Amino acid sequence: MRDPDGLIARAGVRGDPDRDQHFLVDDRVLDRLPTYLELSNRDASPGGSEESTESTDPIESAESTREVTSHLLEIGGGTGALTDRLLAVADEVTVVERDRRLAAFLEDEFAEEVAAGRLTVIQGDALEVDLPSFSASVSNLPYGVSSQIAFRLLPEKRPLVLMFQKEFAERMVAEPGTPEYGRLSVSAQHFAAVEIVETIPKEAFSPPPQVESAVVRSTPRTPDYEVADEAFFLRFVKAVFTQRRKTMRNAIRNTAHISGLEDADAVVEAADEDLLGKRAGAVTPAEFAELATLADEVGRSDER
Ligand SMILES: C[S@@+](CC[C@H](N)C(=O)[O-])C[C@H]1O[C@@H](n2cnc3c(N)ncnc32)[C@H](O)[C@@H]1O
Repeated sequence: MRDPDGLIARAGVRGDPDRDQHFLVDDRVLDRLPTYLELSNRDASPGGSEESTESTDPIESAESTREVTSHLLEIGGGTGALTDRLLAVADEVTVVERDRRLAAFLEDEFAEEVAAGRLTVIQGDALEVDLPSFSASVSNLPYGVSSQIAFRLLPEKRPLVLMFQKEFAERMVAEPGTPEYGRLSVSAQHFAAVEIVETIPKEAFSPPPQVESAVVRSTPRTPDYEVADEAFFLRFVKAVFTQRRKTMRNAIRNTAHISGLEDADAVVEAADEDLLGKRAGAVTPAEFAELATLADEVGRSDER
């Protein structure tokens, strides 16, 4: 594997924190990141136990691992230390890098893989470029836009191994009733089972970021509840969490302009009293779904 410090030296760059450039320089961390994909090809649906869906047949399980690594997407390639590790396990890799100089360096450094059609370098903003269809993503994300990128990737329903700021990762995986639980937890967990698999000290990066980082493994799943209109469900959750200190009764009424509810009072009249007395931080994703479905039925007009 290429030496991360050697790559930085060859690229002739210094990571610029103002451009979210913190390059991973710890070989052990770099080597571990792709391995977190191995278990993420299980069906994480809450209905099916892991034992019943995980293949015990070594051939079948090798097949599914191969499927997961058939086309890996990396957002923010930097100087290519992670790209190199991904190329070692994948048939094909696409890397998106906004910095022109770094994108040109990647093309040059991995010229052989590019020529063989195993690596595609897309120079551009990961929030704007067309993404290819990919089997999974392993990325050390640019932290300034990590939330927007995560919510671009999560609806694709592919296994993801993503590096975030630790505090952000903790909010993503938080359970109801904890201080970290919020809009981010409900929205992320709507698309996937998410878990922190490793926390990473600042020294693993050059230059070191201000805060610790954490790796989140995200395994796509179908939630154990149904929502009629996913966009409305996500908007409703976003709306009520802007008033997390209020009871749901008041939060629903006060945030109708954000959620897009026309008749918030009708929702409050029809909803379960106990649920309306709770604060958003104590409401489970399934309860949010119940409320959003009710709100969809009684609080929104048919002319939408
Ligand atoms: C945290 S660094 C990770 C670099 C490399 N993958 C590594 O682990 O060493 C994030 C990278 O994303 C790039 N970047 C920043 N904003 C971006 C954006 N909006 N779209 C694509 N790449 C971006 C930066 O130039 C930087 O190379």
